Amino acid sequence: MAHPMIAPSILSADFARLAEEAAAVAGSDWLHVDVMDAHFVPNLTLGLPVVQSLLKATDIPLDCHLMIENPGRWAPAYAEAGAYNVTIHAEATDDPIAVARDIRAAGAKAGLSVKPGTPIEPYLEILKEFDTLLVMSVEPGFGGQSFMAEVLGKARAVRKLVDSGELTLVVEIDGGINADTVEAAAEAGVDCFVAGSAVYGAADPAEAVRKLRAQAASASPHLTLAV
Ligand SMILES: O=C(CO)[C@@H](O)[C@H](O)COP(=O)(O)O
Ligand SMILES: [Fe+2]
Repeated sequence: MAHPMIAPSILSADFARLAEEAAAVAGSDWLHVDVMDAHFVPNLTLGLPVVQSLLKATDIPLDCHLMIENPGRWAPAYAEAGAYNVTIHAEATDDPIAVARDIRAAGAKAGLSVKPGTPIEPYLEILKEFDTLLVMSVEPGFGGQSFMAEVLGKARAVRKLVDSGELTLVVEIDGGINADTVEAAAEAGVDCFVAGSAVYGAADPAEAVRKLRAQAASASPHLTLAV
């Protein structure tokens, strides 16, 4: 049985100390990197040069969440740089399959993300082109927002397809994950939990990761703690 994956989001870290902030969550499964362009979302964060530096500073696989317009222009470069998983937004492109194929050809896992108001049904057919589905449980753009439980139906629907063998996919959730919400997400069949403020706002970020993982395992029908 797989274990719950925890992906701390460096959006809530100190951007002047990113190497230390990555070290502070040693033992995490992925390090989640929110790339925002001030067009697809009303916020601006970091881009490829920072990701290239971060790749030299940590061994934790990077999970790059591209909240940008025209992801086909940029996503392959994140894969070529060495990101482990590169996720694009369904709402940002007319040709998600082409972008997914380019990401995979450049050596990374490909992820598809959907905003809270975006239904999953129109995308079920193309999920075989992806390795990760990132269900947004807040409106993308900012950390520290409240979890939207109504998106969990999307995780449940895709979990069923994974459990029946129709899809091979990591189901990931992003936004408002903390000690009060992680169990509901786990119960819905999520595999990977992004957490920004709940990890970097904690006195001991590595301990916060361990606690979230244990809580997720306790509530998940399909995940357990590694022995
Ligand atoms: O992509 C985003 C926000 O757009 C997230 O990755 C946030 O960084 C999560 O932060 P918390 O909600 O966990 O504080
Ligand atoms: Fe994110």
